[in-house]
Amino acid sequence: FKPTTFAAPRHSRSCCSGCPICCPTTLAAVYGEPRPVQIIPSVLPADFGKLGADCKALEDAGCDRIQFDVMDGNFVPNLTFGPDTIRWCRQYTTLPFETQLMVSEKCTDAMLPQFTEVTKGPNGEPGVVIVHVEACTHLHRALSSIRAAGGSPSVALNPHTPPEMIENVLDLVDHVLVMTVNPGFGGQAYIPTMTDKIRKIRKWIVDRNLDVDIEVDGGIKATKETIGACAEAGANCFIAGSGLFAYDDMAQGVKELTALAKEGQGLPANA
Ligand SMILES: O=C(CO)[C@@H](O)[C@H](O)COP(=O)(O)O
Repeated sequence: FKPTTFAAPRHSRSCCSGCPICCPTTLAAVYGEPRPVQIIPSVLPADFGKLGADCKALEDAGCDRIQFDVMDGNFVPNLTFGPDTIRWCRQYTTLPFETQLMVSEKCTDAMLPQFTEVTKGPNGEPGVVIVHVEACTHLHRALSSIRAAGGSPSVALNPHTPPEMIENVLDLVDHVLVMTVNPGFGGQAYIPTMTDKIRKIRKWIVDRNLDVDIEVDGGIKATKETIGACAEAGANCFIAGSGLFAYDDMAQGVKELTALAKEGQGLPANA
């Protein structure tokens, strides 16, 4: 008896064999229904001499939230700003804020309350505060303290960090940020191997019926290969710095990024 060899199922959207990798209906069963697309610009490429005005321009362009990249020249080679800069920007926009703490453990431990406070909304609504798993020996305690201080806790992973490092704190966070570049600078190239990490985290979230968004940050442009691939893998929050500031009309940039993200989710652009 000579066993017949079978071709591996075609892992493409058009596959209709119900294989658990790519069949649209099976995908939804495995990775859940798509979550709302959110376009979240990083202020890293902004003009720091008029950061408040640039925040207002991002609100006018239709962005969902604004990310402040806090860097201390220790956890990452670059150096940006502290909590007071974020506090001053609050008077220029009512958009929700998000603070990514790319800082040492000493800075995280010492300044988490201040960053949580200045990231809040205009009426004290919880702001998203992102700590890096690599900078938190006591990550469970750090995330719990953000929630206790009235913030929305989120955890970030650098490209080399396995997703298992955050598997046991998924119940504490509202977002997981998968870095798709090595943190520190804008304008870098997207790292495509991160989509498997996104997919793995998304399946945990769905299997445990958790209300958690997946964010991606770094090299995100209005292309199928970046925002489209991340959306298809299960991300729904997209941090775009140079990819959005490159547009003369940033409202057009938000539209194009959103359309490609929805296409990646298998939805029509106007859904
Ligand atoms: O956070 C970082 C680097 O630490 C950057 O990823 C910016 O947040 C976005 O930069 P672009 O890659 O979108 O220009």
